Amino acid sequence: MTRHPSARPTPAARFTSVPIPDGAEPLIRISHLTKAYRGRPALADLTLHLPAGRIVGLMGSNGSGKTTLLKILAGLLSEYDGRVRIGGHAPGPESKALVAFLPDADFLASGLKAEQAIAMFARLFPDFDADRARELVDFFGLPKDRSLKEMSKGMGEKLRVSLVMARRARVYLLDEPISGVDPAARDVILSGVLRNFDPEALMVISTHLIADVEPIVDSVVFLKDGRLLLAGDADDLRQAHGMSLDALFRKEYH
Ligand SMILES: Nc1ncnc2c1ncn2[C@@H]1O[C@H](COP(=O)(O)OP(=O)(O)OP(=O)(O)O)[C@@H](O)[C@H]1O
Repeated sequence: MTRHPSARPTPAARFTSVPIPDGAEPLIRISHLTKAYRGRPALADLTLHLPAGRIVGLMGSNGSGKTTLLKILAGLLSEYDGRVRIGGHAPGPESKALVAFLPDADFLASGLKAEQAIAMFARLFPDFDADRARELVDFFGLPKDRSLKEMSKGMGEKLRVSLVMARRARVYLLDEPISGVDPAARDVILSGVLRNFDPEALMVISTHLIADVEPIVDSVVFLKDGRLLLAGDADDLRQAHGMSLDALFRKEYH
């Protein structure tokens, strides 16, 4: 039987999962995850397994479901269909102890200075390393005498990154860590994110600034309208398509 040329899978269709090393258990297992807001789907039948030791770029156009997915993984949204496991745990207190989440929105009181925010994180999270946070605050050159409301947007983001990355977590979920800051600050923030990053941990970074995160991600998940558009190893994708992830994103979302 001859196949019609149009029935052949497109190169993108071959990339439907992030490779899991032989014998390894996925750290995150998502099966048939569906989430709707008042009947309107934000995630639709999403199945995805992510291993430890990877930096995964979670990419998609506005409204594709990135924040919704990260909130479910962080244990902040509990009403959904399907199955989610993080280190074997359903989202809840046990999984939250493994997960450091950097939300898209402000999560710190605006009156806090760096040292006060560090003290607060130390009280909240047993896996928080205050020295590591101070080292990051110094690396970013943040002023110690200014509260968040006296800092620029970029400075505030650097402080939030310092706090979240100073947790000794197994999973880091960063929602748009570089949106709203200038290109030079984006590179500095990403250097801070990678500083002391445990290579055994899993990091998921959501963004639509693909070119900025492309150098640091080793796996990619593209979401479109709440569905998995493609997923795979970053080098394999670049090689198969003969283009950068940034160019691939523009092509797929055109
Ligand atoms: N609290 C909410 N109530 C109703 N609808 C929501 C809510 N949060 C998100 N949505 C809808 O769910 C869909 C997915 O939104 P989500 O924020 O997850 O996308 P995103 O990929 O993170 O987008 P962006 O890149 O713009 O941040 C969108 O259609 C959005 O309008």
